[in-house]
Amino acid sequence: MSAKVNDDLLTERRKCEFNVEELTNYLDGGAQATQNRRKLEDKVLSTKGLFDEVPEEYLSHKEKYENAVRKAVVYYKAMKEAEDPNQTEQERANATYRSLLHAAVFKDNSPFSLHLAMFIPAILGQADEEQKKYWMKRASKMEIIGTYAQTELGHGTFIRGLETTATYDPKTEEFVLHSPTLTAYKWWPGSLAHTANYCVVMAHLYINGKSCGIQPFIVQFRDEETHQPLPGIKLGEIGAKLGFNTVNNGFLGFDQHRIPRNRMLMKNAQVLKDGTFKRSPNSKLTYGTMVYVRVVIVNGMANQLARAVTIAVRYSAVRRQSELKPDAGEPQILDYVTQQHKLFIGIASSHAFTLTAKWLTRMYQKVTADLEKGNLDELPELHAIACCLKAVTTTDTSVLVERSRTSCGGHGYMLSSNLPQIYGLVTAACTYEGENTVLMLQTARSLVKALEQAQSGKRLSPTMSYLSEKVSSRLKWDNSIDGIVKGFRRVAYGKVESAMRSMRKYVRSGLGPEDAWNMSSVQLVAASEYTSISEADIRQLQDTYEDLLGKIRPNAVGLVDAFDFRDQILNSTLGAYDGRVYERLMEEALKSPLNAEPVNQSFHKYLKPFMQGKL
Ligand SMILES: CCCCCCC/C=C/C(=O)SCCNC(=O)CCNC(=O)[C@H](O)C(C)(C)COP(=O)(O)OP(=O)(O)OC[C@H]1O[C@@H](n2cnc3c(N)ncnc32)[C@H](O)[C@@H]1OP(=O)(O)O
Ligand SMILES: Cc1cc2nc3c(=O)[nH]c(=O)nc-3n(C[C@H](O)[C@H](O)[C@H](O)COP(=O)(O)OP(=O)(O)OC[C@H]3O[C@@H](n4cnc5c(N)ncnc54)[C@H](O)[C@@H]3O)c2cc1C
Repeated sequence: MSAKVNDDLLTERRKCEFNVEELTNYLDGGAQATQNRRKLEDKVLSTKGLFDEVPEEYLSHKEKYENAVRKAVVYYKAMKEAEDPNQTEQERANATYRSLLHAAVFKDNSPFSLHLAMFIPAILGQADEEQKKYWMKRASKMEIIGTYAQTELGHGTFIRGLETTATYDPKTEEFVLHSPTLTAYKWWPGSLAHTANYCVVMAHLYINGKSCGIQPFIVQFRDEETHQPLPGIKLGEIGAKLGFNTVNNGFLGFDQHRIPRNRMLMKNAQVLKDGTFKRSPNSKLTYGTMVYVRVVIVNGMANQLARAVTIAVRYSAVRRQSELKPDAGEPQILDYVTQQHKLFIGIASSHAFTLTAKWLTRMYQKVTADLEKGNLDELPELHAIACCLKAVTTTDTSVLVERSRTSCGGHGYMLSSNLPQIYGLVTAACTYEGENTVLMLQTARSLVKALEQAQSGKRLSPTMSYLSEKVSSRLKWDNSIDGIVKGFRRVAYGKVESAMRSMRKYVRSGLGPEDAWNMSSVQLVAASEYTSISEADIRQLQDTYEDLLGKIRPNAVGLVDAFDFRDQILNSTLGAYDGRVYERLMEEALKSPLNAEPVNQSFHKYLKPFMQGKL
């Protein structure tokens, strides 16, 4: 018999003014997609061996990893077996697009995540047809496990500064991979330490002493039978982190390690047997895997944020605290307008990021199709937009997940709430796949170029077209959606123009263009992300905003129920559908090994002699 649902949550669900299932269907992309997703979740989550007897947080670093590998194998097989052969690839993708199924199994991500998130996309995007055929067969069957090894101990952002060398030897038709310094060691790649046996390595190619830029190489680094590191390979785990502690991030050093010529992924650039180098049509095509992952990250943020606000809103409907009016009893904390302010923006932002992710994915698919036909025209715009949206969504999600955590008081600080772990996952995305400031400056670079083109009368791409609408600064705008959008476009224009004016001022003062750029970079980042509105309108908007909070309040629980996350996926004592938070907090607390005995051995070993002055 299922446990009794908390009365306050029952009341909230009765108050809801819209059809929750309809919103769930919309988010999934239709009723059939919802059904497919639920069916997949039913199948996979009923698999034995997927869940932890002892909560992960009570395991050692090593035990956590070993347990995660155990689960990764079970989970991967369960996902494969759950695949519906009658579904198209697109239907399968839709069924997992919103599902955070893996989150039910891995609180801190899977040791297989890089294989699926980057190793396979790198092969698809960087290998020529023959290479793709061979490596995709092995990788998709998990005959090999791979990762993406680009970052080094000494370089992450500045890819052109990577030190790992790949020197072509025409006599043996091999590349010699080498880490000339400690800072050249690959450092960070997930699964690298003990899980994977292959990786795509980004290395500096040299032929006859001449630099041919950063190129991708597929490299085996562990024996497929014994899993021993191959000769000339130094491997290890980089240590405990804020999160991602079961992703097995590692380091790898090469000592004159030889690989055959056909291990350079040659879709874009090629090296012929005699060492002739055939350049890529655009050297930045090598960076294509990063653009893809930045696009994927936007959708990931929407889902993780939805998970966090689901936990916090349900808890806020159950938790009663303080006194809003004398003798009126303790109110639900969700009735405090400050609590609504903290949480409802998270609900809205998750929906905004979901819609943005869909738009960006369509743009990515179009540009990628164009690239296949040799049309690179829209690659710069895709790069700029992907940088901006990855940076903005990861920054905002980190802020809003942390706000969800702190809005749950002390219980939000418990690992059993799962809010700290969700924060650990999303805040990492502010750094990986391009640190956010660096990416915002990439967008700013495109904005400045676009404004210069607009000022010389050239047509701009759709996403930059607001820079050619030199809207009058006396623009009157109202509180309509159209009015607000017009206001934001006006402000965004002003930010870019101001940054550009600042750079020109520095150049006139005698600074070189690079120093002028650096001096204006705070404004440039603001121009890429920041929009603010003038004082007079804030009051008007503020009234509208507070009025809106009141309208959302009766629907808050319905809105998070519509995200349709199962309890196993929320993995939270505070966010379960039934709202039995106190019973769950106690159940989880009692799983602590420290509760196995009333008196811990440290009393007899240390405390007692200490308190009796014998230590
Ligand atoms: C969701 C799944 C879970 C994932 C788990 C975590 C996995 C994490 C993996 C990683 O972190 S992999 C490593 C990621 N590393 C990075 O993202 C590095 C970031 N750095 C860069 O992207 C580049 O170095 C830079 C910041 C773009 C600077 O490079 P560079 O100095 O060479 O370029 P610029 O001189 O600034 O620009 C030159 C020119 O090139 C254009 N451009 C740059 N990057 C791209 C690109 N990716 N695609 C297309 N075009 C690009 C840039 O716009 C400039 O164009 P112009 O203005 O000169 O026309
Ligand atoms: C959880 C996690 C997983 C990761 N997984 C992988 C992986 O699987 N494979 C992989 O290859 N890498 C991986 N990375 C590495 C990641 O890509 C790098 O950390 C990232 O690119 C930043 O590089 P860095 O750490 O060397 O910082 P740096 O590049 O040294 O930057 C440090 C700081 O300097 C400032 N800065 C740097 N350059 C500029 C600039 N041009 N303008 C202004 N400010 C600047 C920024 O404030 C930046 O935060 C992972 C990282 C994390 C945190």
